[in-house]
Amino acid sequence: MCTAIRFTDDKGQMYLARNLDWSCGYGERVVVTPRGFKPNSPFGAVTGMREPVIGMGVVEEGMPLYFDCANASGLGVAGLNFPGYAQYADAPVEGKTNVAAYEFPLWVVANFTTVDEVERALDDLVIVGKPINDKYPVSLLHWIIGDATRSIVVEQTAQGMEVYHDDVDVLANQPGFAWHRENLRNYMNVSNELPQNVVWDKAELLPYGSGAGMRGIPGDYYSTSRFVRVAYLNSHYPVQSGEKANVSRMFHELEGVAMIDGAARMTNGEFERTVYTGGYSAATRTYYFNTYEDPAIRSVTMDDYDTEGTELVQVADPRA
Ligand SMILES: C[C@H](CCC(=O)NCCS(=O)(=O)O)[C@H]1CC[C@H]2[C@@H]3[C@H](O)C[C@@H]4C[C@H](O)CC[C@]4(C)[C@H]3C[C@H](O)[C@]12C
Repeated sequence: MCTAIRFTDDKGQMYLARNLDWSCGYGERVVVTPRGFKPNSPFGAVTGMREPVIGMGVVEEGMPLYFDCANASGLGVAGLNFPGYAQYADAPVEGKTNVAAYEFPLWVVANFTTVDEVERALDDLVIVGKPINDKYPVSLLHWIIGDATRSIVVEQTAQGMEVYHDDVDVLANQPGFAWHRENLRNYMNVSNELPQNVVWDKAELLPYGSGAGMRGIPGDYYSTSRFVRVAYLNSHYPVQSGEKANVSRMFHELEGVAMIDGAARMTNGEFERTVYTGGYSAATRTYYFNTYEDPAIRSVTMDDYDTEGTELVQVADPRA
């Protein structure tokens, strides 16, 4: 499973981060795409880079295939599994902007600088289920897209293109965002306050300590439970000041929904775990990440690389 969050600091700078949960990695690295890079977009939707980009992904056929990424203006996107719901077009549609599913994150951050701009462009967009090659089949995903102002969720299903205003700034896996958002109404009773003592007939009941108000927040790894838990954590975390406190927030919130080995088996028989946690700070144009094997946080700042160049930079193998 995967979980994603977006929040802002006290100055309105955005942080967008995610857990990538799976049984294995794909050899992903931090990849910087400079402004001079010329993407090889199958239907011509990404002709050039308006902005340099940084994120986690793999490079295949000369193209950066981002799992999550953001651009220098602070627009970010993350893709999360959505099988059973995502439905892409079999072929490009005449008169529309056609984007292959694998290049969707790049299309977002290469062409736009705000969520408003992306939302307008989505009116005309078709996501096409074209694989990049035989090695990598098409992934069925939905996406969270965020900037300093807000976030949206993009789901292309049997109903067509669906775009949701994400007022809790989080995303998990299936079912769709609308279901998850509605389900939050089942948790209106939870609170971060210490409950008052209550009286049941002759018995007075006292809380053991803090956390008593949170009783009912689901603790398991199921997608529906992670959504509720991360929506609670993200909406109750106090606004932070400074890079250190916000990066700490990013990792602590995602740790609250991270998957540990041995707890949940996938359909392939293997256990699912948080392969990496990664996120972008628009304040410092830095991508932070850690991995299951090495929880120490590493960082890569976009501006340390040639962001005006023409070549992709594959910065580091997280598992090296
Ligand atoms: C497996 C990842 C999603 C993790 C997740 O959401 N798991 C949920 C588990 S469950 O179903 O809900 O049980 C997704 C997110 C981004 C995906 C990758 C990116 O889309 C980039 C390319 C796209 C290619 O088509 C396939 C390989 C790939 C390299 C993808 C492999 C894989 O599908 C990734 C890594």
